Amino acid sequence: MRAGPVLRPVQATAPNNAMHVDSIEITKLNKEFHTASGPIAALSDVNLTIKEGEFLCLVGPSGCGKTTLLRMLAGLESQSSGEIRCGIKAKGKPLRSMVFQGNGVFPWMTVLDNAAYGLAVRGVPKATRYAEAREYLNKLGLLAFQDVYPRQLSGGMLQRVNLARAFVNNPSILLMDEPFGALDEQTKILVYEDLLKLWEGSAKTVVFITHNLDEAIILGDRVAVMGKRPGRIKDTVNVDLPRPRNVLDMQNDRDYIEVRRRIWDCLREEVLSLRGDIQSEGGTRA
Ligand SMILES: Nc1ncnc2c1ncn2[C@@H]1O[C@H](COP(=O)(O)OP(=O)(O)OP(=O)(O)O)[C@@H](O)[C@H]1O
Repeated sequence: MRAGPVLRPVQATAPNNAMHVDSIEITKLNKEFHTASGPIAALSDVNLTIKEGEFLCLVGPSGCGKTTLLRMLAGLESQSSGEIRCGIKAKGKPLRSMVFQGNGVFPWMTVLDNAAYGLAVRGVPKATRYAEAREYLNKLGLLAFQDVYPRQLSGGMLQRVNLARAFVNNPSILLMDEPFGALDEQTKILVYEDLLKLWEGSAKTVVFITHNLDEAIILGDRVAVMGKRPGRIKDTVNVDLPRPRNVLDMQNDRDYIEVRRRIWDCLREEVLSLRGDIQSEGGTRA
């Protein structure tokens, strides 16, 4: 039997005298998918606390369950067992928003309507939602494109529209699944700067999936490394590099190089082990 609501507010699960926590607490979380060819264990005994306002990056080998975990945080997937408790308050705004990989904008809407979409869904009057959307489009250098349709924009601009939409909606928690995976290296640097500019001082909690270690260190306060499937949190590494961050300069910093080495040491074993599994499965089949 599957457990009930996935992301429960702390008040709903804790007794009245329990200490309030401004965090997301994931405890003994397991997820098994039931498929026609049998059960697939996606996550096993995941334990992690994410502090309010923290920018947490999640890395791990392919198929280890990163997206599954994020979807559970978003309330899009239920757990098989274990618990996710959320003490972060929505304070009159949406609790969480999810930003997916690639181009998530609606092609039939202008840039302005895409940016204002979350507010439109929440019934915010047109004048107000347009004013708020324009403020973020301006911050992201997109105001001149407000009446343009997505097909006229580059990949980097589309991701900036995605960022505008996420921040205009103003959730307490932002869940991002490899949003910049398809961008070229030069565009990524600019989009990292845009995201950091919007996030710093916003007090939003961010959980950000990436395969790119540099991206994780440039953006994150902490990097959680997952083990191969069934995924678990193998280790977390603090990124104690000062903010605001200079995306290019920080990569020459000795601390940056040390953090990168620590994350890679942790991840390398998992990637090698996964490669061994795939090779032996191929050998079995052959
Ligand atoms: N709806 C589903 N039904 C069955 N199996 C699923 C489902 N969703 C995910 N899986 C399986 O669960 C495992 C974890 O998948 P998930 O997409 O969460 O991994 P991931 O770490 O995000 O992968 P990647 O890094 O390649 O994007 C995989 O083996 C995947 O095939």
